[in-house]
Amino acid sequence: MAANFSSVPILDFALVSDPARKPEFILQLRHALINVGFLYLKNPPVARKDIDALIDYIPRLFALPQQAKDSIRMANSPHFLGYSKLGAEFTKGKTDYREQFDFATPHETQWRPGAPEYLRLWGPSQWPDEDQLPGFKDTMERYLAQVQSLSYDFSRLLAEAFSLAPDALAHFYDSDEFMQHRGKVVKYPANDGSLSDQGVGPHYDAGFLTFLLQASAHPGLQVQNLSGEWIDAPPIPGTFVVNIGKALEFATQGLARATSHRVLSPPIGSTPRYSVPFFQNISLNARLVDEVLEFPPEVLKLKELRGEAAATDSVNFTEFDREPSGKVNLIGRVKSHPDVAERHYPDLFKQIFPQGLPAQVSAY
Ligand SMILES: O=C(O)CCC(=O)C(=O)O
Ligand SMILES: [Fe+2]
Repeated sequence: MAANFSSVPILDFALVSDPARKPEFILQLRHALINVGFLYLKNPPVARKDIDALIDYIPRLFALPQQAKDSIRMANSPHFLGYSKLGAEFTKGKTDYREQFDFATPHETQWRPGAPEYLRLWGPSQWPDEDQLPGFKDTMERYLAQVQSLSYDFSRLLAEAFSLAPDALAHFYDSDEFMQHRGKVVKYPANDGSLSDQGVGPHYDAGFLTFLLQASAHPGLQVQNLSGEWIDAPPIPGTFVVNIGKALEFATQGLARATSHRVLSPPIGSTPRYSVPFFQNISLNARLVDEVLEFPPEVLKLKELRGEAAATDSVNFTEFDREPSGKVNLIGRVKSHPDVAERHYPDLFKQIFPQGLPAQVSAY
């Protein structure tokens, strides 16, 4: 039986707190993790009023004067946190047509001279001036804290879905003060006809789990199924889209699928599409080859039944078979944001881009 998919399943988080129905949720989760790699999560435990407040801030965030946005540009930050103007980012060697702010949960950099360079990947966010957008930082931090907590709950459910002990994945995370998770606020302007329709090109996410808030009513997100077809994942009000990153795929020996996805720009004449992805990280020092999980044979069998993906357009984050998670992430960030890397990681930049700063990169 080839387990292909033609739509993304919808799971209801309310089942988790109902002992009679939780097993149903766990079975649906098992199917979604192994066969799809994407799911919608209904009734997520994040306060509706915080989600609504965040959605309300987004157009105002992007409407800040260009100078205010540039003053917190990502190039200021060795942590790749801050503002990226339209066209500053690349996926699969092509320019992504999106504008974004990378923020993250609070973190003090752990890097000290002599320690691995990838520890510099995490550190404080750059926030817009409180006077210019009162209350935004507070709202975003409250939002991030709740999604962070959901991400830990979810990784326990995920362990159960694979018939492991609920805390089987706990050792991939450090204690809160040593962890950092990233949340971006993204704007995809309408395609004006002169540009490609690549909002973001085909890619895998890097970490364990991604929780995506589609913050406007636009379609555009697409997910690649096992035979390589692109399946629409349009916004469903009141849900998050949850998907699996390359680190979790690697850590579960491919049981949980990291699924290739992309975003098409809104069509000419449309309004901008907005989204807020939250990327759950694992410890920067975790080397996945050293952390082999043991799965029951009946669970491994489900991977066999699924079969392999025949085709995918994504190629990033292949280094988990040898490098610590931090190094894999750093390589990904250098490829996506070469201008930031040239400034803060000159040696690694030169290794990856021996010809210098690319007009159009072709690193993937
Ligand atoms: O904006 C979206 O809907 C998805 C964005 C995404 O896949 C990413 O930034 O990794
Ligand atoms: Fe993504």
